[in-house]
Amino acid sequence: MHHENTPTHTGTGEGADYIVVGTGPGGSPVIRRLIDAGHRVTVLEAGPTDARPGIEDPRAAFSLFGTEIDWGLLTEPQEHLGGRALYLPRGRVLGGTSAINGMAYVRGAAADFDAWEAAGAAGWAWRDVEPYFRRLEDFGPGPGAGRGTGGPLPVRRNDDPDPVAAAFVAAAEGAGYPRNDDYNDDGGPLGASLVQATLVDGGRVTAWRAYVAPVLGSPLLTVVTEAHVTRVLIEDGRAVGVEYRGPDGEARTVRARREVVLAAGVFGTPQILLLSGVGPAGHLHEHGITRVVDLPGVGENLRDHAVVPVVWERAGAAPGVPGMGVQAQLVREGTENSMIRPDRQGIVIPYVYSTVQEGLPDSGFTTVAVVLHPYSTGTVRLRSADPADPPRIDPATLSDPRDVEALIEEVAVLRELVRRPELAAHVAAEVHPGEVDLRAYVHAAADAGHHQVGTARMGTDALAVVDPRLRVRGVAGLRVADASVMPFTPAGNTAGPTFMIGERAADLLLEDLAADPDRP
Ligand SMILES: Cc1cc2nc3c(=O)[nH]c(=O)nc-3n(C[C@H](O)[C@H](O)[C@H](O)COP(=O)(O)OP(=O)(O)OC[C@H]3O[C@@H](n4cnc5c(N)ncnc54)[C@H](O)[C@@H]3O)c2cc1C
Repeated sequence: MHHENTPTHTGTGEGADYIVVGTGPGGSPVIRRLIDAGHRVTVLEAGPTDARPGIEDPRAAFSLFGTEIDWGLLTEPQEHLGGRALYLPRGRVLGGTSAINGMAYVRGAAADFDAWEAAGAAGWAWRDVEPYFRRLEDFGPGPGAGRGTGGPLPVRRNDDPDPVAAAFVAAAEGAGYPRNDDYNDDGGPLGASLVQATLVDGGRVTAWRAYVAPVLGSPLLTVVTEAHVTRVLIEDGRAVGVEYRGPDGEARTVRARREVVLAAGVFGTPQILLLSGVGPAGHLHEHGITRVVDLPGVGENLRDHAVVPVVWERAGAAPGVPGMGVQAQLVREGTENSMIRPDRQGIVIPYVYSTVQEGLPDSGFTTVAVVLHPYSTGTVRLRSADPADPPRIDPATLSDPRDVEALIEEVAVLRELVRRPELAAHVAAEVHPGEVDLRAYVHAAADAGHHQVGTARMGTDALAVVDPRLRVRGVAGLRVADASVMPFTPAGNTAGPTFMIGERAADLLLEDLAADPDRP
């Protein structure tokens, strides 16, 4: 695929109809659909352009962690993880976290979105969101049962899986789980599958490249990179623009005639809202920020998948450099204790990924136990009123004991599968947890699931931050379109549902404009 490099500043920025902050899976669809509908859009992205080769090469993804295109966030020390602080990579570049993530494409389960609706997100049930998944996809193998083709986002099967991934699917089948050839189709995700990805010809396709790169030459589009948004400008209860700092540290402002859309992600969006005086009154007061709206839910409800790696030494060398990180999955129902079902996922990574660093083999693979709907919820708060200070992130991982029990159970399921005959030829030894106490291991080895959501949750109750049309409650002309609006984690990786949110956000903006075209 050919990509133009994006200059730091394109377009004039004059007379924007809309401002979009952030260019990940949430922001990029909004930008594209607004441009296609003929509106002037100014895009502000804190990171630089995406003109760097490592982004396209899926094997280079880990080498991008800790570079200038990674926010490199850390959690607060976690009480239930022996005081460990978890590393939170996040893309800080055109494309957002889709430029550094695992590229797995997963829609989630119908039950997830029905649960969102039941929690107050009217209009977000499966029947409502399914057309948006079809609209955003370009599924390589063709239409299939309910799959989309011709959409902006290429989704491909993995035609060259690591032998361990293929053997894992066979082992799951051998153990009596259904083989699921397309976990994204009408049949839902249950069963064992090879994972689909947003890759074309072995190259990563980010949200930006899928959606915005094709319209970069549009006179309607202004893109400002290295623009760290510090607050939303709110006048008489209406968002009229944003303030940002460029690379020189100077504060600048840009205004929009119609709306400001925050798509700065699950940590950036609540931070910007709080810095703008939109959040819990007490917390704003604590940091000397003038309150605009007392919105107690901002930064609450931080949710993530709970994960624990189970590490194996390979028999024989790994077959070359692995391409995709996540290659196979087994999705299971869970128990009566599960908040939403399906609730369990085992994933296969064809190399060693381990939080416990002792005794790691040269050649190995990892099965990761995932609880898809953990009960533990945390918070994102300001560390200080300085926008350059990273937020204080406390996921409260494993603070609910039900999550610990679920992980123990899922680790046991994975151990049994990997010990089956279908995988025997690939396994030399179990490295972690090995002989240690499983409960202690879960606390020692649990990591961030990297699927954080929920810090600007949609709904209608007192703690909802946006209404079901994604409008920030109490501020006109301000919406959120990213993973922060999800009430719960979905039953799968979060980029897919975030693309869906971006697509739907664009429709909501355009519908509301059509209903009120003369608004100044
Ligand atoms: C290591 C890792 C692996 C992952 N693997 C997968 C996977 O395989 N499949 C999957 O589906 N999901 C995966 N995810 C999750 C997925 O990438 C995210 O859920 C998704 O990117 C969220 O999209 P978003 O638009 O909400 O936020 P982001 O993609 O994070 O985008 C937010 C954007 O806003 C910008 N921004 C933030 N603050 C500001 C500010 N103040 N001013 C201006 N700009 C700002 C950021 O720089 C960024 O460009 C992974 C995540 C990580 C961290």
